[in-house]
Amino acid sequence: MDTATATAGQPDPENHLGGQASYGRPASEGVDTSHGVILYLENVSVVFDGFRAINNLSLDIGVGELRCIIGPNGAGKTTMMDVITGKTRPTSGSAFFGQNLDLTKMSETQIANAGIGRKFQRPTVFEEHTVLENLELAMKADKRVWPILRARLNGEQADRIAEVLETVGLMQAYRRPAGLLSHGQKQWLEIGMLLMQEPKLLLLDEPVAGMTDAETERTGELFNTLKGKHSLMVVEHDMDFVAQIAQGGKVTVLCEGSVLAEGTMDEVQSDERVIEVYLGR
Ligand SMILES: Nc1ncnc2c1ncn2[C@@H]1O[C@H](COP(=O)(O)OP(=O)(O)OP(=O)(O)O)[C@@H](O)[C@H]1O
Repeated sequence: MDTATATAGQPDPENHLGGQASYGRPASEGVDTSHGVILYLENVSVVFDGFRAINNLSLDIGVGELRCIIGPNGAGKTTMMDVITGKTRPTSGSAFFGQNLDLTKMSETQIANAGIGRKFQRPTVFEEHTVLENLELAMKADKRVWPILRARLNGEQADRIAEVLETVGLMQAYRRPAGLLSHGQKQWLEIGMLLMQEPKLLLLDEPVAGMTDAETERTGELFNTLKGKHSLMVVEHDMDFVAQIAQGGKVTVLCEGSVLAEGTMDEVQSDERVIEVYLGR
């Protein structure tokens, strides 16, 4: 596909986005991962009206790691992601992106621009736009520049879109309106939209909920190709899927706002406390 010719003859977006980095993302302070760690949560607590949704939670994620987070309903998984993305401020404790970026002092926009992308459970693609247009929109994160959406993509941007289409398996569907995609394809498109922002850390909340078995397996393959290039935190209740993507990596079990157990899938699955509170007998 030639995305450059698809929108040729229009003004160059780079001329309209003065001071912005490639793909329309504002330049941000770089994250220092020289210690091999992309995320540090240390003794984080979140208290809502006296209720401890997160209770002294400490967790590190390595650069390029795929970390699965499991745990019963109400364990604090969503609240933890809210802390990481700046939606909720911790009552106490620290949250750092790399060595240097204090997430508790950054706005949600600053955090997104620094390289943390979040995928909520339900797909939120622009249904009336094609797959290609959705990726273009994602590239231009600053919504004020949407009027120049039709602007000609430069070669690098067109290549990036093609690469993302290939990665998420939607190359054949690039002209299709997103509203006509299957549920799984919409989820992959939204992951593709996040990838356009070149996130360093991706937070994915129950990504395979509602997918068919085939879509779930394909999503697992996708995540296995993303790890290494990106760091991923995946919250999921589907244990077969967790086993597919965790492989020998770490799985963290949250319960009542704290880490109950951490280890390989085999280790946590045979942990009596995890069986008791989550997996069942
Ligand atoms: N804004 C809020 N005010 C009060 N309590 C809240 C708030 N947000 C979350 N909680 C409570 O904090 C606890 C943790 O909720 P959270 O949504 O983080 O859990 P979860 O592990 O994501 O659960 P699930 O697997 O069901 O999505 C729950 O008991 C929830 O009711």
